[in-house]
Amino acid sequence: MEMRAVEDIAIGRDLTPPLPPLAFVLNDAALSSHCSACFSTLPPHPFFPTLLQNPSHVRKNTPTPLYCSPLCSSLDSPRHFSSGESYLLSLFCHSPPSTWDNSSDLRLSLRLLYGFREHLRDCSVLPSFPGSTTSEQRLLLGGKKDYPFQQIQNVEGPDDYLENKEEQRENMKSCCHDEIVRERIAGLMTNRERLIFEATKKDQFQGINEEENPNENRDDSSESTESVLERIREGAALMAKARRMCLNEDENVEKEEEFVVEEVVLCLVLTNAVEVQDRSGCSIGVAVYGTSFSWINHSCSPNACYRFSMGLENNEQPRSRIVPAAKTGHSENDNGLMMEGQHLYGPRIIVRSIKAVEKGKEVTIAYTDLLQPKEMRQAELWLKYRFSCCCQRCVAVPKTYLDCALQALSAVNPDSCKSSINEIEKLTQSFGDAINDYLSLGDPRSCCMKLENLLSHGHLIDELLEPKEAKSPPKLKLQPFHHLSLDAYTTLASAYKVQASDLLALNSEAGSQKLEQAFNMYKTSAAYSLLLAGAVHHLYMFESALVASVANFWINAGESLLSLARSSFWDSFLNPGLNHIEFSSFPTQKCNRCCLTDTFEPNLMQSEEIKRRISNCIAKETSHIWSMLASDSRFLRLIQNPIDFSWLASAETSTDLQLHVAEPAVEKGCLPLKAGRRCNEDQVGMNLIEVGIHCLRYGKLLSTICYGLSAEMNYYTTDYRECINNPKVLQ
Ligand SMILES: C[S@@+](CC[C@H](N)C(=O)[O-])C[C@H]1O[C@@H](n2cnc3c(N)ncnc32)[C@H](O)[C@@H]1O
Repeated sequence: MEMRAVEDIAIGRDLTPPLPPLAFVLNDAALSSHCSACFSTLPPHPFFPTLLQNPSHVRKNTPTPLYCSPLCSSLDSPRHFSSGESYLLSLFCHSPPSTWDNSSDLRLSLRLLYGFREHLRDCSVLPSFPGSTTSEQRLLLGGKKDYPFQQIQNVEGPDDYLENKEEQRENMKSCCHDEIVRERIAGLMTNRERLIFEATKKDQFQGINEEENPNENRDDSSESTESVLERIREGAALMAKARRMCLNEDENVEKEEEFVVEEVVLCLVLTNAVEVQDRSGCSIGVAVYGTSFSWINHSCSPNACYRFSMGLENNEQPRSRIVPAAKTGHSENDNGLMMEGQHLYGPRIIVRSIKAVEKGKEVTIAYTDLLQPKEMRQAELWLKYRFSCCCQRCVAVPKTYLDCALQALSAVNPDSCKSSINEIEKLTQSFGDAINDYLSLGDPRSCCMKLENLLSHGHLIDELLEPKEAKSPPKLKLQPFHHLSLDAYTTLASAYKVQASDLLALNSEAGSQKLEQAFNMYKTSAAYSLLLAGAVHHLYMFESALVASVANFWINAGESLLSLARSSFWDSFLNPGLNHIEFSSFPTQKCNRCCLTDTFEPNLMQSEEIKRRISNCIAKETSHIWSMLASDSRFLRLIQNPIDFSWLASAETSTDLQLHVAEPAVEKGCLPLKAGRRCNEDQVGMNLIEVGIHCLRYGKLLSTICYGLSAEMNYYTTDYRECINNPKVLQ
C-alpha cells in the first residue's frame, strides 16, 4: 500500500489533519520528566496513576507513568494497568532482558494489543465469531484458555466455539500456521514473515552488498539478522509474561506458540512506529498511527515530512490531501479492525509537503537519517524494515552529488583513498570512540581533543609527538561534508559548550583566565554550529529534502552566536564597548543585501537564487568574524569560510567528488570573500549579531516549510529579539 496526492500540492502544505495515535508511550528516560498522557513537561508535583490495581504485583522501585493533571491520569491510567504495561516495567527493571535496553517498543506493543481487543469488543464483532470472523480477529482472540489473550478481563470468549482441548490445540496450530505469516493487523503491515522467517534464510541484503561491494558489511549483516530474530523472540516472551501476570495466570512462557500474538504485534510496532519528538527535536516517545499515516512509504529523497501536535485540544481540522493508491487488498469483512485512531489525547501527527507534489504522485517520508551515505541508509532500512530502497537517489548512477559528498575524502593522499576500506573502518571506529568519550563516559575534554585531531590529521596523533608527526603525510583526511565530519561538528558544538559550563560551575569565582578559557570554548562551540549549518546548507542546495535538518542547524547556529554576542564576557574583558550597543536597534526588517525578511512565502524558498543570495550574505558577514570564532581550534583554523566553500576547490580537488561550490558572490553589496580577514574589533560584536540574526531568521523561514507558519509564528517573529535581550546560555 502507498499514499498518493489527490491534487497538485505546493511546498509547505499540510497533507493531513492532525491524526490521533492508535497507541503511544514515553521512552523510559522521559517517564520521570514528561506527562505520559499529553507528553507535556511534568509540574513539580506530578500526579500518579489512578486505579492502581494489584499493587503487590508491581515491585518496589519500578518506574511508573506520571501525569501533569488528574484528567491526564484518569484518561491514561486504565490502559497502563489493563494492558500489562505496569508488569512489563517491573520485569524490565528487575530482570532486564539481554537484547532490549529500552522498554518503550514492548510497552507500546502491549498497549496496542490491548487497544485492538478493546476495539474488537466495541465493534461488537464477537457475536459473529467464528463464522464470519476475520483472520485478524482470530489471531487476536485466539482459542479459549490456551490462548492467553482470550482471558483478558471483561472480554467474553465464544464459549461454544471450542469444545475440547484437542480442538483448541488444532485451532491454535492453525492460528499459528496460518496467521503467523499474515501480513496485516488493522490494515497495518506486520512484516513478521520478513523480519523473522526471511531472516533465517539467505540474507538478501548480504546478496545486494556482495554484488556492489564484496567486502562490505557481510559479517555485520548476518550477525544483525540473528540479533533481530533473538530480540523479537525475547521481547515477545517478556510481553506474554507481563500479560499473564496481569491476568493472574501462570506466568511461565516457554513455547514459541505461546507468544505468537505478541510477536506479531511487536513486529507491527517495529515496522510502523515512529519516534515522537518534542519541539527541540529530542526523542521523548514512540507511537503507532492508523493507515492514513502508516501507509506512507519511505524515500531517501522524500517529498513530505511529519511533525507532532501535543496537548489535549484539537481545533484545526484541515482535510486530507492524500489517499491510498488502491483500495485493494482488504475486503469489506477484513475491515473489521481498520481504525484511524483510538485516542482523544496523546501526540497527533501531521504530514506536510516539503516539495511540490503533482496530483496522483506518491507521497513519501524518510524512515532514516538522510545525512547518511547510501550504504548506511540501505543497511539500516534492511535491518529494520527488510526492504532495499530503490528511490531516485539510491539508484542514481553515478551516485548523486549528495551521496558522493557524504563520503568524500580529501585528495591529499589519493592512494589511501583507493585502498581505504580498512582505513575508513578504523577511522569510523576512532570517531565513534571519541564521541563515546563524551556521550557515554561524560568526558567532553577528551572527546574534543580526539575529534579535533581526527578532523585535522585524519588519524589520532600523540599530542607530545605532534610536531614530528605533523610532517608525515596525513592518512585519510575527510572533506568537510563527509558524514563523519558532520557528526563530529554536532558533537563538538555540544561538547565545547558543556566543557565551558563545567569550567564555570567548578570555579564559581573564576578568575579572568578561566573566564577567558570558558569564553573561548563557547566561541568554538558557536563556530562548530555555524560550520555544521554551512556544510549542511551546501548539501541542501542539491537535495531539498534536507530542509528540516538545515533549518534546525541554522537556528542552533543563530542562537549560539546571539548568546555569544550578548555574553557578559565581553563586558568583563573583551570589548567593553559592546556594552553600549543598543541591541533593539538591530534590523528587524528586510536585510538590504539579501532581502531576507520574516515574511518570506515558503514557495519562494524553492528558488535556488534566493537560497544562494541569503547564504552569500551570511558568508560575507561571516568572513568578518570567522578568524575570531575559529582562532582556538586547530581544525577550524583550516576552514577558510564555513558558509562559502569556494576556497575548497582551489585548496584541493577530491578524487571522488567533483566539488560543486557556489559561485563567488557578485551581487551588489556582496563582495567576494576574503576568508580569515580580521576586522575592526569594535565591529566584531556587531557582526556576530548580524550573522546570528540572519542564521536565526533563515532557519525559522526554512522551518516554516516543514513545521508550518501557525506553529512557529509567535515564536519566530519575536524570538531573535528575545534571544538578543535574554541570552540563555552564557554568563
Ligand atoms: C510503515 S509501512 C509502509 C506502508 C506499507 N507499504 C504497507 O503496505 O502497509 C513500512 C513497510 O513498507 C515497506 N516499504 C516502505 N517503503 C518502501 C520502499 N521505498 N520500498 C519498498 N518497500 C517499502 C516495507 O516493507 C516497510 O517495512
